[in-house]
Amino acid sequence: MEAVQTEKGQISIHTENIFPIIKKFLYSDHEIFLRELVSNAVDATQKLNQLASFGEFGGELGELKVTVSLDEEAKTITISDNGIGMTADEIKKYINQIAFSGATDFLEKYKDKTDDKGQIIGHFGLGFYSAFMVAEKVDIVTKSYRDGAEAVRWTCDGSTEFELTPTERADRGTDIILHIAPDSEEFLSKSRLQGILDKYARFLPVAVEFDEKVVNNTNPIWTKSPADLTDEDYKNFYRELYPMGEEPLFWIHLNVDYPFNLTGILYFPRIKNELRFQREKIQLYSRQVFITDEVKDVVPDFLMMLHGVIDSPDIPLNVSRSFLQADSNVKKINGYITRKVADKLNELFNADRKGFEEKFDDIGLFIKYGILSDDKFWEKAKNFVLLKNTEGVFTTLDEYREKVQANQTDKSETLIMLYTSDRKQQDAYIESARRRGYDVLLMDNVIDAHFINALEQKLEKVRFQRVDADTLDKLIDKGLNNESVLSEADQTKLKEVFEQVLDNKMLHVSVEAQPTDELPVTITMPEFMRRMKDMSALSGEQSFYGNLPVTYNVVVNANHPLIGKVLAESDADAQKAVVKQVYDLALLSQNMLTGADLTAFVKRTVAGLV
Ligand SMILES: Nc1ncnc2c1ncn2[C@@H]1O[C@H](COP(=O)(O)OP(=O)(O)OP(=O)(O)O)[C@@H](O)[C@H]1O
Repeated sequence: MEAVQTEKGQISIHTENIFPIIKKFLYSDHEIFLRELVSNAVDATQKLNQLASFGEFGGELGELKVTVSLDEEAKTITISDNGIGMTADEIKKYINQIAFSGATDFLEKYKDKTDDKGQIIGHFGLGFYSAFMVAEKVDIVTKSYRDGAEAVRWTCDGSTEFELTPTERADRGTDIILHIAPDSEEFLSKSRLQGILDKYARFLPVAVEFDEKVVNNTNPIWTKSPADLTDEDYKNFYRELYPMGEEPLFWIHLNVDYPFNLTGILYFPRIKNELRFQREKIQLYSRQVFITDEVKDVVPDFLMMLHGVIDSPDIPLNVSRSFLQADSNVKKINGYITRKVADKLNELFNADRKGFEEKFDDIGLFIKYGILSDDKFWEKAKNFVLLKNTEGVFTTLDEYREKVQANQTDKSETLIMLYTSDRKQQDAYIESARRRGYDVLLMDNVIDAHFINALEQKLEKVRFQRVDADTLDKLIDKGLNNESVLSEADQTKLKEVFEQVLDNKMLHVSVEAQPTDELPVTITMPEFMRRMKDMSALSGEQSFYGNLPVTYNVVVNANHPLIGKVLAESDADAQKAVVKQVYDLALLSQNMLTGADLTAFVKRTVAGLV
């Protein structure tokens, strides 16, 4: 092998001052220099391992590892490995030419896209030259694994000139010595470096030592075969990922190698009803190197609430987000994850229905969100998504149809599914529905308003009605009219009396013949109008429906004995008092009687009893 001659040279690039630009560009994310250099060191040791397994390296492998060391006085950070090392020629090729062209490519591509900055950073493996984000000078001291190789030192001060000289190094491997620039001295801190390593190096496949401790778990369970793992292993790993997290409900081990490579574990956390701020996020790795926990485009939106890790070398990390969305691998990964999650849920449902029901309060939110956002997911989920009624009984969509079909089909052959969004407030209505043998579904999750809309579109001849949207005869209109004990004229008179006493334009009074066990007066808000108002409240935007005044229907039960009394009462004051009382009772039964009206009602009632 030729002896190394001291050599000075010019790094061939077109941009004169590449480093100030790199610095400016990556300002917010300087810390990734360590990820890049440690990854390179890991690669170098793994390459040696591979050569040994091919029989191309006959020497002693020893304990392969990467060491990060800090010298606060000398103001250096050194990343050392005992991997393949480089010869002088390799340095010229890989560092002077290839690595540099990577850096220039980066600049060429992103020079003018300052607005996209935050998204490029962290997705772009800047490689070796990211060292110059924090260093004013970088030395490489390296010795190739090849027999008789000579050690070389490469030095570059951040200009486009480098120096290559022969040097001494006892064993094969590489030291990257960073002479930290004055504006980057924050990195000359043990805790800072520890923090960066904890974030990026946590699961690197080769031991990384810092401060005399190994910082990583080189064999995270996602790289193992599910057959070799117990439930306890999965739970332990969850705790390792999220030390503060509650125990997960269950998990999915992802493992695919065609048409793309992906491994990982997704955990279903307990979330109940609240869409609470999620501190724990899915982490994205590429060959065990942490990349980001902003997985927005890689994981389907509705699964963002899951926890865990995804590792794929096939996710392009060196492009901006808009490109990521269009990437066909990313799309396939999205589809794959959705399918796996649906299959897993289906499997759980079939294997242990009871267990599935017990978990449904937690996982229902994912499932419903998935149904709303992904038709392919719906195709599978329609078999296992559950409806829960006010008695706590769970049924699938098909089971429910079967169950209520006979009693809750209206005259237009539409199946009416009754529901409550607040079982306490709507208790009187729920009770009425039950008395007629109707079933009432509990739809009290934040997502249910949207879920109901989606089901109405997906299921044929099904409509949802909230129990307080109308009187039961109208909610499920079977075309059977109750006989009214009152004549037309009496009904008109009654309507006038109520309108006069209530004296409120926002109330629409009507008189209907209902069974005598219904309340004398019922207050309802039409389903359509309420939904529109709810939706516009949820979206927080001004809208036509949101701005409409609230109007209610006041339905007077013509057949109720008390109403007969109202009609027969000849004393105007006494009549007014009863009207007021039955109306307040209706308000009361719906939690709508509050404040001064409630106080007056209580006073009046007490006075009437003494
Ligand atoms: N510690 C090291 N030991 C041996 N070779 C190294 C080491 N660090 C870098 N190299 C060589 O230098 C080359 C360029 O490194 P650089 O990090 O710039 O790019 P890369 O690793 O190929 O790609 P990436 O942009 O993903 O990091 C590497 O491919 C490798 O051949």
